[in-house]
Amino acid sequence: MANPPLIILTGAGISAESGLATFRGHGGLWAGHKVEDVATPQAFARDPEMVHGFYNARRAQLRDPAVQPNPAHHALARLVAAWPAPALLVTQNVDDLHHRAMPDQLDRLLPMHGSLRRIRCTRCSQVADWEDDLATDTPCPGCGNTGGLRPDIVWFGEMPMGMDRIEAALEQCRLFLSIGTSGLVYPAAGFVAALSGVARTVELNLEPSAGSHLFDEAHHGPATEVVPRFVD
Ligand SMILES: CC(C)NC(=O)[C@H](Cc1c[nH]c2ccccc12)NC(=O)[C@H](CCCC/N=C(/NCCC(=O)O)S[C@H]1O[C@H](COP(=O)(O)OP(=O)(O)OC[C@H]2O[C@@H](n3cnc4c(N)ncnc43)[C@H](O)[C@@H]2O)[C@@H](O)[C@H]1O)NC(=O)OCc1ccccc1
Repeated sequence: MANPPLIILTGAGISAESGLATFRGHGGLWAGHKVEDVATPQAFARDPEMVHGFYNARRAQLRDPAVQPNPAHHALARLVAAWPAPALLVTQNVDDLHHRAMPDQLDRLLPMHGSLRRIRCTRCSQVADWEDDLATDTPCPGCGNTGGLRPDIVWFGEMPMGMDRIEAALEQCRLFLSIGTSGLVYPAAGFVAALSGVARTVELNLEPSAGSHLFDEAHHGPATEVVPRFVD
């Protein structure tokens, strides 16, 4: 089958060369924080200002003109745009670099862990685009209440977004590319095992990931080199 149904999974590694820290690498996001201290509903209940601080800092990075989609993001945008069969780019990243690289293909992009540029009100469930810092006294643009706004991001212990669509795509997937992810966080880390023997599975990563042995093929190196080389 020339162009089989395609799923691309990306992680923090694809945005590393755009200047955004990964989670586990040297100086990674978790370096300064214990994950359960910042990316869990319990942490938010315990110390919302600390959690807002963590996400405000990352949201501010996206406003830095130096932070732009890189050749790996653009190569995937070309691939998805030209793919004649079903194609879905599932990203674990909450940055908006894929969005910026493929503004005309957003129907083929699924940010399964949410977005830094969206907020959600836990009082009225309104979801809104958001650029600036967030604080506990920020009123909800919908219901006006304060103290209820949180980043529209999936924290540990919470159900990822779009799982129905992802499971449907996994059913028919015959080519799976995994890019810039350590393969340590589930359910994303379980996709390759679910496709083993059904789809051709390819890892493009700086180094072997935790699930590297499960892939049919692997090309290791910086995403801005290995992704365009694989795509073009
Ligand atoms: C730590 C782990 C063991 N824990 C989990 O997986 C948990 C619990 C769990 C569930 N199932 C399990 C099964 C077994 C064990 C545990 C679990 N999972 C959950 O809680 C999930 C929710 C998890 C989501 C949490 N939120 C994130 N992000 C948003 C927040 C935020 O961003 O602050 S996760 C966050 O961490 C993960 C980080 O991983 P990576 O992106 O891969 O980044 P990392 O730094 O680790 O690695 C970077 C890689 O890039 C490479 N690299 C670096 N530079 C480059 C470069 N230049 N070029 C190429 N590659 C490069 C490096 O070599 C490296 O390999 C990403 O997913 C990221 O989104 N929810 C859930 O399970 O709900 C119920 C459910 C039930 C049924 C069906 C569905 C759900």
